Order: sequence, then C-alpha cells, then structure tokens
Amino acid sequence: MGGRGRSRTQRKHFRQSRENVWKRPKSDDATNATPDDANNGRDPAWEPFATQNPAFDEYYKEQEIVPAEEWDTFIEYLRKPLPAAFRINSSSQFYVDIRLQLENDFMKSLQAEDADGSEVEAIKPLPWYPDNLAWQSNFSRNQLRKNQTLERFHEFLKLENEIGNITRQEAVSMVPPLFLDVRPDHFVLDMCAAPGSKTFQLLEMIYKLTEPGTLPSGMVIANDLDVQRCNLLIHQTKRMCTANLIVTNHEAQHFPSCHLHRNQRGDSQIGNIREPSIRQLQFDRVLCDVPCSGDGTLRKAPDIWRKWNSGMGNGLHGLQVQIAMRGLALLKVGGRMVYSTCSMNPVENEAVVAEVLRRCGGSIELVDVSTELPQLARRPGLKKWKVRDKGLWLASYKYVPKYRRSVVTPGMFPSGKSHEETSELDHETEPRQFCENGDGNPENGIQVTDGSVAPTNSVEAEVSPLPLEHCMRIVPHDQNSGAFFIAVLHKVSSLPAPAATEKKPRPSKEMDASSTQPQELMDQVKDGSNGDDIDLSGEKDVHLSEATPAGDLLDTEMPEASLDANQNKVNEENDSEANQNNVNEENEKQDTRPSPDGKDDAKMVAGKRKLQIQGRWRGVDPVIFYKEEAVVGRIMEFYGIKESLPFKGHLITRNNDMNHVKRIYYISNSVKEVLELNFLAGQQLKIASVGLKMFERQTSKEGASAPCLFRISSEGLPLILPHITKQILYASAVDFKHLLQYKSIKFPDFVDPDFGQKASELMLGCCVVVLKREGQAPSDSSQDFTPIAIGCWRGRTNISVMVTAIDCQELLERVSMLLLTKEDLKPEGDNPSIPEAGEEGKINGCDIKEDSTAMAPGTLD
Ligand SMILES: C[S@@+](CC[C@H](N)C(=O)[O-])C[C@H]1O[C@@H](n2cnc3c(N)ncnc32)[C@H](O)[C@@H]1O
Repeated sequence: MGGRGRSRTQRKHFRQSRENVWKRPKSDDATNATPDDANNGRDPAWEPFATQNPAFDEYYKEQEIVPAEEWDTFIEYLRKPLPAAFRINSSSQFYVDIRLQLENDFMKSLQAEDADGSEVEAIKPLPWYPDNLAWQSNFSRNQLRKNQTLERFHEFLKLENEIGNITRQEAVSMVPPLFLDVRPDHFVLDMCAAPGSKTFQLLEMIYKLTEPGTLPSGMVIANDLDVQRCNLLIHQTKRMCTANLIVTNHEAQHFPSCHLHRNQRGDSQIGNIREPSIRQLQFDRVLCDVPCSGDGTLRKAPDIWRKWNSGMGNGLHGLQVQIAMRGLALLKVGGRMVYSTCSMNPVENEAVVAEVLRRCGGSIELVDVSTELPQLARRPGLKKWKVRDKGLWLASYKYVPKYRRSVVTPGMFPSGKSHEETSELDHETEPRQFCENGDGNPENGIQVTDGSVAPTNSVEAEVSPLPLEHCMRIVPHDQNSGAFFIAVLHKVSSLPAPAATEKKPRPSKEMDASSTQPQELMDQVKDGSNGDDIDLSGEKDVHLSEATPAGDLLDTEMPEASLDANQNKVNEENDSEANQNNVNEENEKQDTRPSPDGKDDAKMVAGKRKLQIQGRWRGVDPVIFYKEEAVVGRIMEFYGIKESLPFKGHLITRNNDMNHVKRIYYISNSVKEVLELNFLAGQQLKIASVGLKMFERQTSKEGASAPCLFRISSEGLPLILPHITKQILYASAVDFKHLLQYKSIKFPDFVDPDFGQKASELMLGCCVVVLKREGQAPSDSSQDFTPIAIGCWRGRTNISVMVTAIDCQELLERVSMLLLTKEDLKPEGDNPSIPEAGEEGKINGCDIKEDSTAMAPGTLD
C-alpha cells in the first residue's frame, strides 16, 4: 500500500513535475507571440509546438540513424503523441487482481468501445515485458474523460498509481532494468536514479520471491545529484515500502566507495565494530541511466524540437563517460552494468560505450544480449558516426580545429584516436575563419554549414573496430514507442589502474560544447527523466562541482564545494510531518559548508531549527542507530514482537536527540551492512533517505497516556505483522468494511459482538485489525495469501482507523471485489441498519461520522 507519508515538498515537486508537457512555458509566450496573435485574440500559450527542426533532420540523416527509406516513417512517428504506458508493481499485495482486472475487465470493455466505432484502440500488455506486467494504452486524456468506461479506466489508473500498485512509465524506459539480470541477493547501484521509475523496477526485482514478513538479502542504493529530483525519487520509492533502499545525493562520477583502509575500525555512533562484513562498496549490478539530451522523448516532450542542437550531446559526452567509468569501478568483477540514455545521439551512446571499453582495456566486455527479450524490437548499435561542432561535420579528431580540441575530444569519434595518433592536418584555424552563419566555405576538406543546410557526405566517417553492434537502439516506429539506447557491460577483471582512478573532471571544458555554457546546457537539455512521466523543465540537471575528488578520497580531504553541492538540506526529524526522511528544501537557507574545526556547531542555529549534521555532511539529518533499550523493550513487549524479526541493530532514527525521536525506521541486513561500513569509513555517503518507517510517536493526548508511545506505521505493517502476537484483532468482512467506511466505531457497535468485546480487552493504543478470511482460524499465520490488515487505534470507547483516505478507498474496493468473488460477504441488504459508504447515519443505533479525510495521527477522539 502506498499514498502515505509524503511531505509537502515532495507533493509539490510531484505536482510540478506532472504539468502538461504540451503547454508552452510562460517565458516563450512573449518571444513567440506575433502582433497577429494579439489582434486575433489567440492565446499563443496554447499553440501546438512546432514538431520540426532542420538541424535535427540534418544531423540524424547524416548519422544514418535509420536507413534512408525509413526516414519519413521515423519522423512521422516522432511527431505523434506517445501512447501512455504503465507497469503493475509486482510486489503489491494486489498485483494479480490488478492484472486480472486489466485482462478480463478493462481489456474487454475498452475493446468494446473500439468496436462501437470510436477511434480509440484498446489497451494491451507490452509483449516483451515479463508476466503481462506492463501495459500500453492509446487513449489521450480527453478520450479518457469521454465516456463512462474510459472514465472508469482513468480513475482506476489514477487511484492505483497514487497507491503505488501501478507506475506510469514510458514503455522504453522500462527496458534497461530488464537487461540488468537482477537477483534478490544483489547489491545494486542506480547512479542517476531520479525520478525513480527504474529504481522501483530494481526494487521489485530484489523483492521477487520474498515471503510476507521477510526481506530479501540484496539492496539498492539510488543516487541522484539533484536535490529536488531526489525528493521525487523518495516520493516514488516510498510507495514500495522497502527496508532495502538507501537514497543518496552525490555526483555519480564521484560516488564514494567507502573503502576501509587496512586495520581501520570504528569507534562510532554504532559502537565498536570489530570486523565489518564488507570493506568497501562494490555492486553486483549498476544501472547507469545517465543525464542526456533526451531527444528520444520528443513524442512526450515536444518542446525539445525547438531546443534541440547537436551541441547538447557533445556537451554531455564527457560527463557520461565519467559516470560510466565510476560505475564500472564500483562494479564487482563478474558483475553487470547497463548504460542507457533516452537520446538517439551516437555521441552520447556508442561513443561513450566505445570510450569506456577503450579505457578499460579488456577488463570490460560489451555483452551480446540479442537473444534476451526477443519480442523487443531494436536495432544494433552504430559502428560509424561523425561529430558535428560549430556547424562543421568532423569525421575524425584530426579535423578538429585546435581551438575546439578541449571541447571535441578524441573519445567522441569511432576510432577514439587523438591527433597524435592520426595523420594530423595542421589547423591553426582561428575561430573567425569558420563560417557559423552559413556561407559553407570548405576548410581543409571540411564542409562548413550553418546547421540548417544539409552538408555533403564528402567526409567519410571512421568505423569503430569495437563490437558496438551489441548495443541496442530502440526507435519509435518499430513498436510505436519512444527512443532509447542500451548497452550491457560485463566486468571480466579489475580495471587497469588509470581507468580505475578517474581523473578529476574539467567542468568548464567538458561542458562547453558549441560555446554552450553549463548552465545554458542544463537549460537546453531535457532534464533527463528518460521518458518517465516527469518533466522538470528548467531545473538544474548536470552539475559538476569544482574539483571534487574521487569518492575514495573523501575521508582525507574534502573540498567545501563537494560537501553540499546543492546547498540544500536533507533534514527530517527536526521538522514537522512535512519532513520525513527526505531531502528537505523548505528549510531555511543556511550555510552548509563544514566548520573547519567542528567547534562552531553550536552556533549553527538559524531561526528556530538547529542545523543537522550527518557525519561530514551539513544540513543533512544524521543517521543514528536507535538503541534506546527501554523504549525498544516497551515496543517489543506491547506488540509481542517475536524474535523471528531481528531488531537489534536494525532500527535507526534521523534525530540525535533521543528524547524527541518521532520516527523509527527499520533497515534490512544488507542496508545495515552498508551503514556500518559507512560509519567506519567516516560517513562518506550523504544519505537522503534510508529504511522503512516502522514506528511513529503518537502525539495526541490520548496517545501520550498509552502504555506504548509508538504506533506501527502503515508502511511498516506488512513487514512486522507476521511477527507480532499482541494488539491484533481479526475482523469479519462486514466489520472490516465498516471500519474502512466509517473510520471509527464504538465497541458495542460492531456487527460481531465478539469482535467488540475483544477490542475492548486490548490495551489502549495502536492495534492491528486483520481481515478474517474464509477458512482461516484467527491467529492462523500459515496462510497461503498475504493478510489484509490495517493499523488502528484502540481508544477508550472505540476502534479508529489510522489509514489515509486514499488507502481506505483502495482497500474497500479490493476487499469488496475479493469478497464478492468468493461469496464470502453477505450483501449489504442483509444489514439494513448499515448505511452506504458516504452517508452519515447510524450503525446499530450509534452515530457514524463519515470522514472523507484520513484519520490523522493525533486527531483521535
Ligand atoms: C535520465 S535521468 C534518470 C532517470 C531515472 N533513471 C529514472 O528511470 O527515473 C538522469 C538523472 O541524472 C541526474 N544527474 C545529472 N547529473 C548527474 C550527476 N553528475 N550525478 C548524478 N546524477 C546526475 C539528473 O538529476 C536526473 O535525475
């Protein structure tokens, strides 16, 4: 279950991110409006985007991205809106029901609409995605609102997405994780993870085959440089309710390895750790879904037509290589890394793959995955391409004018050879000698164009000797999708020394393509949501902090700039409900630089809130192992927690002040190992979010007088449920439904008097109500299905539900469907005194208040 526990900041970013991409940004209005528009009274903001760009056509024709005879179809598809796609979350309790609903109900009813003569196509499962878990629908928003069946489908999508049972995601964006071959015991790094659609898939893979109440032995670290996008990532993955995830906020190219030096051991907040189980971060799988120019998402983000230029890809190549190299350095020997972009540009794709293969000199292989996912239509990677810079087509590095050599690098070309290695033509050419506005003067055999005139093909491109045909390019017209590029890499042996120790980046040079400055490039570049339902136009995307050293060096010297590149806060405990284990931007802007001697910590108080410090990271909530034995003992005693759930060392908080801990998070064994290593290595990881929220302090007056101050959170309930022996009630279907409908019921008013009696016998405080299923004896834990349960509060006179309104709504629907199918529930008519949901009325003579909002903790009667 999901839809819970998200902060205001997260919700705001989520809303912003989902603004209609077809709406032209405000800033464009003035520039694009013509006097005619004013006179005609047209609103230029709602003009459709131009879906053409001569420079784009010229570029990709010259690169032979598709055979000449396919060009028209290719372009035609790029101009069509993209069909919507979504995935069923396979770790959802109800995933089988949802799939059945789609297969048996919606697929048929929507097909019937089609048969009625309307133009809409039915929904269909994507044939290449395993187990019918990914679907595509061709309905536009308007169509979805058009009639009742479609509207019902629309509502279904909205609700299930909000709950976390489905994820809207562009079809091609679902592909890279499928080639990672993730197993439940794997440690996985998702280097550029926000907004998190692929992280979600990775977590599902880790959780595959996991029994209720247990956790997989693997884990995922999801990283993103951008703080706002980290919030989206946290928001997205929160729906997964996982204890096996750490969200970090680093430059991927400098992701720390937490390498422990010999004999290094810790005397840290977690106490003396004798021998850590791991001595550095190494991953079985790495997903390297890098920031890119994003022209593969043109169908969904048509503003890219206008912004596109060939300099975007050139400007990102260097960063992409750095990130891929760091990923390979952090990959275990024998491990697999997937490199992917939502760009079609060979400079961001094949050129990057070729460059890392060259740098890794045989320690990395490009895997031939042509037999995997045979139903996915894709094209082999290109072996030849050219580089375009400043209106010039460059077939080889030797043609790069000297003044551009810091920008156009040898690695961008198929041979990867520098000018020393090729027969150099001496270009002392000054910038002024190149025509940038289109008179097309050939210089030393180079055809100069202005970007809007088709160049000649007089310069033959180099051909790469590497097996780049093993890369995959998905093009839109093969299966009515977006475009994507994927390469699968296998680490055969340790990287050669120079490759393993990446040089520090040269920000200004790497980023300066076609005189495009980094910030300008960031503005131009699609934020790189890689085709997912997120668009944060104008947000900072690529960020290279000045001279950040490789992560390994963090524990010796840490330049200020890299400590908190974004000057934003990762803050949780000191704030209200809004800040829950996430990157918080609504905090006051404070100086986030480290204090050289650490003495001025006490002074770091701005406004009402004290600045939080996570090890070496300022403005970030600390990660503290929670070891308050008295409190933990009380919790264990109150809920009767069995030893089957390991507790010791598995609880953390984000607050140094043990007296004011509001939330306690649960972490898996794998996450515990990483946190322990991180502490020993001097807290190199900047952790934005970690663990599963298991307990929350009850702050209401009544809550404060309960024997246990901590209630079980909705997120934590599925995990802890099989391990608790106290404070549990088993409700009949009718009473369970009534609780969901009316939120609060007095003990004598339950239909089953025995239930009311048992409820009154519980201790004051949090309790769990489990739906009694047919043939199930109360407290029978050997069920072949996951129990349906909700967190409640046993008050002085009643039981109140502590579940969000949206979760109640979803559960009501699921329970109704389930029970009606099994004929387990008498029709409502058998209980004439029970009003329909939404009515205000009485149950057995008792006043019922229909509460459309969630029963917020602390508002109990
Ligand atoms: C293509 S998107 C990732 C999409 C994501 N994998 C998904 O499936 O939802 C690229 C991401 O890289 C992030 N990014 C940009 N530069 C980065 C860097 N140097 N290190 C880490 N992340 C970076 C951007 O903030 C953006 O969220």
